[in-house]
Amino acid sequence: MPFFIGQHYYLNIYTKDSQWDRPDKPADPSGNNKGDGPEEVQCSHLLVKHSGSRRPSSWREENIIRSKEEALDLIKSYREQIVSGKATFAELASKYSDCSSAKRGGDLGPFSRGAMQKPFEQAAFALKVGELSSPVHTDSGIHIIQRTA
Ligand SMILES: O=C(CCc1ccccc1)N[C@H](Cc1nc2ccccc2[nH]1)C(=O)O
Repeated sequence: MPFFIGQHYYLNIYTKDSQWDRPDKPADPSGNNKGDGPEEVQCSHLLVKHSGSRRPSSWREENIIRSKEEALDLIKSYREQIVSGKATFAELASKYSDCSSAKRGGDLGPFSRGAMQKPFEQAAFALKVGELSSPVHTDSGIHIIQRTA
């Protein structure tokens, strides 16, 4: 998420965690999250942008004009290659992802809730370690996500 000057962020005064998105439940003074899933996940993703993307440009293509439908067809073909073992996630993300994380095989590093766009977060936190998501739509484009930790 790019840093916007003047945008408010939310600080949990108990855990000292901060996040851009408004928390969807009150902070618990005991500081624990009552077992509703992992606090943090690590994921890799492959992003295919399209003409409706928030920033239709990337390291691999200065001006991205493909349609959302074309992007979805591409994402599905990459997912199929990974599932069938024809290619690894990192190989395809390195070659085709429209996110700068392509340089690291798609790895985004560990992140907690509130760090990524909501549809991405929801999909990532629902994955078991090693699992590959279905196509996920965000303002950035269409992603497939693999949870690695
Ligand atoms: O925001 C970034 C950088 C993401 C990143 C995080 C951590 C390590 C490396 C990269 N790149 C955007 C594309 C993009 N949109 C996303 C939305 C959710 C997760 C990853 C995303 N990547 C863009 O380039 O438009």
